[in-house]
Amino acid sequence: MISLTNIADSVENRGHNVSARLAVRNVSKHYGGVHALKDVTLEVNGGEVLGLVGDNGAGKSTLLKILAGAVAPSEGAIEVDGEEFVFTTPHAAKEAGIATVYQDLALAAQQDVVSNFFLGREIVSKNPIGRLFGWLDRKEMRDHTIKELARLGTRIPDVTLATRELSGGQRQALAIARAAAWTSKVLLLDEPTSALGVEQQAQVLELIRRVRDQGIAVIFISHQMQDVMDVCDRVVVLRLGRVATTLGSSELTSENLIGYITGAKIGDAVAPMAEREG
Ligand SMILES: Nc1ncnc2c1ncn2[C@@H]1O[C@H](COP(=O)(O)OP(=O)(O)OP(=O)(O)O)[C@@H](O)[C@H]1O
Repeated sequence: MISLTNIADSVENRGHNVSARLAVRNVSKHYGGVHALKDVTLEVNGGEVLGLVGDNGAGKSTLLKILAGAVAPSEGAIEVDGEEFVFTTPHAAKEAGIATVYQDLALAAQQDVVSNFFLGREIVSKNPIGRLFGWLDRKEMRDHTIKELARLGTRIPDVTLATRELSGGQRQALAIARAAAWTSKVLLLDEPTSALGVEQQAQVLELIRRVRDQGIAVIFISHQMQDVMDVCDRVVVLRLGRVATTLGSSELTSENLIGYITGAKIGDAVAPMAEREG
């Protein structure tokens, strides 16, 4: 008979954190002779912001694309709530509960906030004639958008504005709130605070904390070290495609971050290109 203790032991022996919302297991990616990622393993829990940092070319975007289903790994797998996946399409990643906000935000500039919030998920009118003609239930969509944006504390004054009329920070906030509204599991954010003013940066960081506090696992890719220190609970540093270290909240200093990003802390500050190839 298998007891609960045996099960707990076997889980512990595998070295896996059973509560991880998202786990990356031994993922590698080769582009010809270039090793963009080498045996990357990491985990992020629900209700946690995990920073992903690294120098240019460290492999951050490649990992993001693998998690988002845009690129297939050469080796390894992804787990969401303990279920193993190898995504071959963005649709498959979304179905598994992983939402991604890329730097371009994917908002329709001419359409208003409500239409963008519901892009691809529009609510059709319940009235039989409206349903026949495929009319949208604009009122329900508007009410829902206002409610969701307010719940996340998003400062968008008027949901009838076209998104081209919003500030950069408001557009970023809309894209994050939209992604968070349609997932309860994992949110991937690619440089969400770059190119924003100081106040807008602070508002976007606050929004990320609120999304985290809903229990969503957030991965935050950034080159902005202050933002990383402000919002992340833990940080994984990638260097030359490998995990150089994972820093806990008490270790999040700019000296540590820069030391691991440049390699100074691990004694390979001048890493030869040959290490990346072959
Ligand atoms: N489609 C591709 N074909 C060939 N090599 C690629 C491809 N995509 C990425 N690479 C290589 O993989 C490595 C990792 O690139 P990646 O874009 O993931 O890094 P990054 O950490 O996101 O960098 P940055 O901060 O500059 O965006 C680099 O050496 C890059 O040149």
